[in-house]
Amino acid sequence: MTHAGGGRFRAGAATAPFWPRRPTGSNRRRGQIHDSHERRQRGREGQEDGTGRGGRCGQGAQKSGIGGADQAGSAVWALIRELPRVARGLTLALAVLILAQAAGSALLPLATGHLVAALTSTPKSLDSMTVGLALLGLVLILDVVLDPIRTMVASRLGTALDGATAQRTVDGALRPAQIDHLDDTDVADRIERARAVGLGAHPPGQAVTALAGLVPLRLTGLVSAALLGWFGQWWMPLVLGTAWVVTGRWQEKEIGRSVSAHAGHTVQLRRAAYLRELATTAPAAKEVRLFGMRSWLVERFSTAWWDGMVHMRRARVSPRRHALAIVFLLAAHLAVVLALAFSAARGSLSVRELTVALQALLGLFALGFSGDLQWTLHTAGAAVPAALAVGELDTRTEPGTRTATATLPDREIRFDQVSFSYPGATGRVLDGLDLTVPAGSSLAILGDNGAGKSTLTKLLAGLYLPDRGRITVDGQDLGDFDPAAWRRQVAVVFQDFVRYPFSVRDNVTFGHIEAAATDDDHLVAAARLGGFLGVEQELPSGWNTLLSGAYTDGTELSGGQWQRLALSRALYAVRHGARVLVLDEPTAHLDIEAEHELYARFLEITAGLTTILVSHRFATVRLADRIAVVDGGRVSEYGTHDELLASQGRYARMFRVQSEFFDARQGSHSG
Ligand SMILES: Nc1ncnc2c1ncn2[C@@H]1O[C@H](COP(=O)(O)OP(=O)(O)OP(=O)(O)O)[C@@H](O)[C@H]1O
Repeated sequence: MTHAGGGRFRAGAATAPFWPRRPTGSNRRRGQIHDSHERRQRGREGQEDGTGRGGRCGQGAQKSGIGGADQAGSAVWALIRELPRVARGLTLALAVLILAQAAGSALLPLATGHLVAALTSTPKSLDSMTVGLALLGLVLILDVVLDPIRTMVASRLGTALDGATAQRTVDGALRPAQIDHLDDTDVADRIERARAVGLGAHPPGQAVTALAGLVPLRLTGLVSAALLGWFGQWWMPLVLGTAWVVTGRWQEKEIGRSVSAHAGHTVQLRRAAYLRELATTAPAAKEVRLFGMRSWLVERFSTAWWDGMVHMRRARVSPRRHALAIVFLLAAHLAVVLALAFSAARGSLSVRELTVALQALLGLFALGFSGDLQWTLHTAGAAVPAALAVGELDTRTEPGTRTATATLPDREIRFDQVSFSYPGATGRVLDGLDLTVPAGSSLAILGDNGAGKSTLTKLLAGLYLPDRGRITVDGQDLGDFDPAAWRRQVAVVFQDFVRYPFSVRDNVTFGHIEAAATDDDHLVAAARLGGFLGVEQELPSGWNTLLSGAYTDGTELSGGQWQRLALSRALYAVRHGARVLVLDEPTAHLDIEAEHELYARFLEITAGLTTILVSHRFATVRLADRIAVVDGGRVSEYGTHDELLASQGRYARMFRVQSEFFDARQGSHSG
């Protein structure tokens, strides 16, 4: 297993060809997106911290999205390449429909020219008029019939793209075995863009609808250019085409800059989205009102929103350029119209030729800027490369492949000179920490707020990799194990455990998601040991009660009930073979009675397990066989409760302070 300095990386997935390939053999953090910015940042930070572990992206989003029209253009190509992968049949159907519609549009000037020529000829040719009318009818039918079909196909293809992009994002965000990528601003921004649900974001499916409208326009423009050259003069499409393309390109650049500016300021938009969430959802509703945060929230929201948006407005084309574009277009059209009129007056252009040429001249408009269609294409299309990049999140090192035997750990878990700091943070949380947990025993970890106790549990669960040192299980490096296999051995109740808005049953059985849905024996046993059994009987639908007040028939639990449920979840994992139990502040929400019940069951709960207990409560800490005090990133004291008291160190002092506090309280109550 290679640690911080290691250089074994998995080959990237085959997709996302537009994305720069990652450099091989260099150091990188797990699960990061690699672009030039990241490489710059990595190099800089690798030098700065001297760990050789670069790759932290910090404020990457401020720079990563900048690239102007070219980046917006590459997003469109990414979108076009992605479509056949998502739905080959629909893409083909859309391409055929677009071509058919473009052919119909090309026929229009010819049909009109033919009809006008027939009407103005003497003697009038009935056959010619019939052909002209038939052609016109065909054009109209093609348009009337094909347009709704194209819209429908484009919309279905767009939905398929939305689904595929969302799936890729979910899958990509979950792929790294560790979670440090989620602490990375650059990755978080791309995930936000890929999700296309944040403020100012558009789902990528809208880009397909826009593309399906834009491509026939462009094809019509090209055919019109050919007709103008053929029926008018060769230089005319060149002059008009150049005018339209150049002025359209200016507008396109504006869009590109706006989209990039938007991408580069998703930090602000993410903040705005969070503030909106805070204001509009239940979890913060109490505090927001209690602390009178309404005006503060509204003001902060609009500041964050405009901070994010102002850069888009700044990216707009200057009015002078707009005026220049208008003059340029007018001059080109004037030149062509005068030349056509002159030719017609001289008799070198027939009525039919003049009609077709004038129609083609109008058709060339389709090569110019197409407003909303282009805007939607680029803004909605921006989610596609972001999703592809998220789907490419890879791992810093080869994940281990060693399978964990059912009895692991047999001897011990060891932290050997472990150092760790969070991505983007400057200080080390753990700094050369040594710790041994004998298998089958319980260890309590004590320490000040922020000492690194929870961090230690996250490292043990393999959610982060140490920067230096190693964690071993029975002598084997934790990193050598297949992360999924190791995690099946570990059951954790995190301090900030998740309150899933699903059924009670789900909330417990998530502890071992592979278990059969009918696994009620383990469900009941885990809930009994976790102190939850009986609560479900009070709920409207028992085990199947939905735990969220935001849904019909849903209900909410109390803080303590949620904690018992979280403990039951971990114990369900234990029932299914987990051998390491990590309890981070397991009694924080419990009432006195429930806490004492838990203490009474502690031996039963931890029987045969290697248990790590994080707590500030000495009553809880004392339950453990051994105690470790974490201070300054290391274990400063280690031993049994009696040993640590006898050593008269920090533990003894903390114990005395807490006992005196309780004695004083008891005294004041009895007095
Ligand atoms: N995801 C994170 N990103 C950056 N820093 C973090 C992150 N999580 C924790 N920290 C920092 O790491 C340090 C240790 O945090 P940790 O949660 O491990 O402390 P703790 O000992 O469990 O504290 P407490 O007793 O308050 O629960 C703290 O300074 C905290 O700010």
